Amino acid sequence: MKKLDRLFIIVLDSLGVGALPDAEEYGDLGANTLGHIAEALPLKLPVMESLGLGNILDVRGISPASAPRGAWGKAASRTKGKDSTVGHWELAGVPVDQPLPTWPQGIDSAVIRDFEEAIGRKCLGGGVASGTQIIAELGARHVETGFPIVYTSADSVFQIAAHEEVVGLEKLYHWCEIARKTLSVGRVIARPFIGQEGSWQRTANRHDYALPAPGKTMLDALQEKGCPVVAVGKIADLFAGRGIDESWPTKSNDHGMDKTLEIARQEGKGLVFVNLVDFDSVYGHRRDVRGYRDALESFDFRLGALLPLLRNDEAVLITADHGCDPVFKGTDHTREYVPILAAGPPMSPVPLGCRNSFADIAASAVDLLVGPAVWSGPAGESFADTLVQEG
Ligand SMILES: O=P(O)(O)O[C@H]1O[C@H](CO)[C@@H](O)[C@H]1O
Ligand SMILES: [Mn+2]
Ligand SMILES: [Mn+2]
Repeated sequence: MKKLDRLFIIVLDSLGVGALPDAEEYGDLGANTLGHIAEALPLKLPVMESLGLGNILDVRGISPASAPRGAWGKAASRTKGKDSTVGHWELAGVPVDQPLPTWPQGIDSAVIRDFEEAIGRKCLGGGVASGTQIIAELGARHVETGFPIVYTSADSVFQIAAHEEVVGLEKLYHWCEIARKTLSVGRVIARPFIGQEGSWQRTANRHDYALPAPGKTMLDALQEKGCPVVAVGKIADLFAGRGIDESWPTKSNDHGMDKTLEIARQEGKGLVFVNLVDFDSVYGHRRDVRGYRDALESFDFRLGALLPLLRNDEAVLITADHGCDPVFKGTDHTREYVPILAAGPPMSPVPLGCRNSFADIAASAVDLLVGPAVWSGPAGESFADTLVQEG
């Protein structure tokens, strides 16, 4: 039986809550995104604290609530991989057993050659790199030659950086489409930037070209039942637009939450699936602990404005897609548990325990919005009955 009219799922992109048992395989032993931020700097998250954030894990400065206002728990990943694409696929009910291809030694030279031939010009870079560092290194040469800067990371990504005033967005996006057609990586990403040597700046015109999820997602399952799916932030990119009725791309976390608040103020039905990517791309990869802390506090404040807007049949669930510990070595994601906090008038403040897969969130969301019968994917286990008790 359907239990909710509308559910907001907000993904705090990269907010891990401690290393997974297999973290060593990823070189991530001891990672803890939220825990380490709170150890490094004073952190106040009164709204999430009241929902039960401190009941999920020990976080300095955040106490366990004796009477939490929300349900709380965490989830392990069953997917082989720790990036945004596969993380979101698993959250949506499609864990991936086969890791997507990566280039740990840099992009294959044959791949670069083919790409150069396809776009009719040479490329710069090609290695495993941090986006801001490689632009600092090669930006001037790029401006001089017009050759795109290509690079990868520990993730399954082919990233193309180009200056907006040298190459132009249209051409950059076109190059990405060319790369997307031939590559089997999880994502091709356009990384436009502006500015001059010494003060390059990446812009919000980033665009991700993901593969479609290799299975039926909760978005597909909901759509099949006529239940609307609204995407905020980069959700539509991560699902290659599939299963989404309406998409609102955003320029920042605050913009994403402002849009979410605007949607919440209007009556509506279905799933509102929100991704707040700055935690990951602006702070996590840049190992900017202070920025990450400030962004968390800013989110918490806006969450405080969202909760009172929830109507009798509405709820919010907060989670993440992987970790990106800003105190950890390197600049990559970290293999971690993700938090689960759920609140709203119909929700019971209960422990949800440690879930075996992010996919439990998809199973629960579908169950809450249209009922269990519809779910036929490699679904997780629904905790909808624990969350909303029939009255
Ligand atoms: O260093 P930048 O360009 O931000 O790249 C980061 O962004 C990519 C996509 O999230 C990740 O794979 C990571 O490498
Ligand atoms: Mn992510
Ligand atoms: Mn990332």
